[in-house]
Order: sequence, then C-alpha cells, then structure tokens
Amino acid sequence: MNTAVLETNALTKKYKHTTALDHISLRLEKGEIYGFIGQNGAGKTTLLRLITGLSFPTQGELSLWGKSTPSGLQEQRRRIGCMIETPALYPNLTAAQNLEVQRIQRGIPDKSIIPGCLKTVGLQDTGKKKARNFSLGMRQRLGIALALLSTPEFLILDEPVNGLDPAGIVEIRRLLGQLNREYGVTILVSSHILEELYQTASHFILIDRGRIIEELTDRELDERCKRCLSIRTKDPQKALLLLEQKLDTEEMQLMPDGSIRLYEHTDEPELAAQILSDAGILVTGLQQEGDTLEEYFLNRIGGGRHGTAAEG
Ligand SMILES: Nc1ncnc2c1ncn2[C@@H]1O[C@H](COP(=O)(O)OP(=O)(O)OP(=O)(O)O)[C@@H](O)[C@H]1O
Repeated sequence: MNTAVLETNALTKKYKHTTALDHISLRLEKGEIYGFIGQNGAGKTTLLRLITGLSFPTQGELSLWGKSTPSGLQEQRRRIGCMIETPALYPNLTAAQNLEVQRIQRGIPDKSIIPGCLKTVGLQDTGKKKARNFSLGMRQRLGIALALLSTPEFLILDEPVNGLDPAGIVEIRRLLGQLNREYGVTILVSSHILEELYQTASHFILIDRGRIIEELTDRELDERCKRCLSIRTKDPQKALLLLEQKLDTEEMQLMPDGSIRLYEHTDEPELAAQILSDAGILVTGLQQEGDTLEEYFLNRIGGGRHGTAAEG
C-alpha cells in the first residue's frame, strides 16, 4: 500500500471546556481531493491547524508521508501549502508584491515562481491594483496563490468559498480541479456546506461535534442521495422494460427486493403510474426517495440541529 499523505490516529484536541476534536482517525491518499464538511464549530479549523503545526494535539497521533516524530513532521510540512482562516494580506500592496513579501519571509529562493502562481489563480492581469481593492473572490485566490508559493504537494484550504457568490465558488472549484489534475496536488478543503464542494471533491469527510461521522466517495454520496422514484409492482421485469421504452431512459435499477428505482422524472410520479396502469400492471407502491445534499448531511448529523462542539 502507498504511504498516505496524512494519517491520524485517535487525534484529540481539548480546550479547557471543549473537546474540539475527539479521537479522529483518518487516512488521506495522494492525488485525491477531500471535502471536509461540518457546521460552524464542528472542529474543521482545529484539525487543519493540527495538521499544519499551528497547534498541537492533546492526545493521539499524526503522520505526514509516514513521518510522525516532531522533526519528521516539521520536515514534511514543507510539502504543504495552506490557507487557514482569512488570508493574511497586505492591503496596500499589489498581488505580486504580496507574494514577493511572503516569498522573502518564507525563504523561498526562486523569485520567478511569482508570475506562475498569479497565472494559476487567474490574477496575472491585476497589475497595480492594491489588495484592499480586490473582491472577496480575488482575495481568496490571492490567498491560494500564497499557499502555492512553495509548490506544495498537499494543499489545505479552510473554507475558501465561504462568502463567495456563485461565480466565485465556480472559480475556486475550477482552480482546485486544475491543481489536482495538472499537478497531482492532494487537497483537503473545508466547508460548512456540502453542496459547495460537490463536483470538486472525490471524497467527503463529515465531521460533527469533533467526531467524524462519515467518510464517503463522491460516487457513494451520489448513490446515497440520488433522488429516485421507488416503484413496486406485481411484475417488476415487465414494468422495467415498459418504463424504459415509454420514458426513453436507462436511468433505472431493479432492486433486490423487486422494487424499481427510477432516477428520471422523479417529480412526476403520476407519469410512471399512468404508463404502468395503461399496460395493466398493478402498482402496489410508489414513492419519492432520496435526499438533497444538504438534507443528507443534516440527517447524518441528527436532523438539522445547529451544532456546536461538544462540551468537554
Ligand atoms: N483556542 C481555542 N480555545 C477554546 N476553544 C476553542 C479554541 N479554538 C476552537 N475552539 C472551540 O473548538 C470548537 C471547534 O472549533 P473550530 O474552529 O475547529 O470549528 P470549525 O468547524 O472550524 O467551525 P467554523 O466553521 O466556525 O470555523 C468550537 O467549539 C470552538 O469554540
């Protein structure tokens, strides 16, 4: 098995009155995009801070590329780029100047990296415009450019789409997809809205009150949320063929219990019922199933309760 980019074992972080992270065990593989989803106060930032060495665990283990000693971790963290919370920008400097200041502060020798970073995030034409005049989306992208200065193999972003308009969200999604595809960057990106990372992430990690409540791939998420019409008939084989022909769709599945799942026309249950009854097939059950992404997430964390981290 390949070495994981990140592995945590029962990682725990307690503050005086709060258990912000409670025995988190995770394994992140190279080249994947992980969406880290949890409501406000769930513990997302706390985990990202532990990974990047901005804070230390109370208990448990953390390894990066198989290294878990303090010096090993310090060494491996050079391979990480991160933007945690609001990017620290100098408002009176341009995008290129902001990158240059950080490059020097972080001792990155190659000055020629700056135009490439700006181009990657689409800020190459901002010229003399100062960061204080940037839109929120531009600031987030500049924050990502700062994280890219060290050409990281592992990029960690804390809520990069928070507060962005739909166009801004799409821009960041595209950027993450591009970094992953073209440079093979492994990405861990947090959000409190599952929908925002859908289409971007290949894996989802759901966290609630300091605990991981579920890990699933994009396919599994699709499978589990996919809205469908569940149809029960006396003759499932015949019903399946008929619906396929009349609705001109293959988006159907015969389930082991004999019910049919129809993934199209889900808001028109009467249409399927009519087709079947016209052909003399008795419909014994017909119902809409499946969740929207947010419903799925809220159901997983307990019915839409607005959670805060567990008091410890
Ligand atoms: N330095 C700290 N001292 C005390 N409690 C803290 C500290 N940092 C975080 N916490 C608490 O730990 C819990 C998890 O916070 P964290 O910031 O990790 O959540 P989050 O999922 O990132 O939420 P948000 O989306 O609001 O940033 C919260 O209850 C928070 O109040």
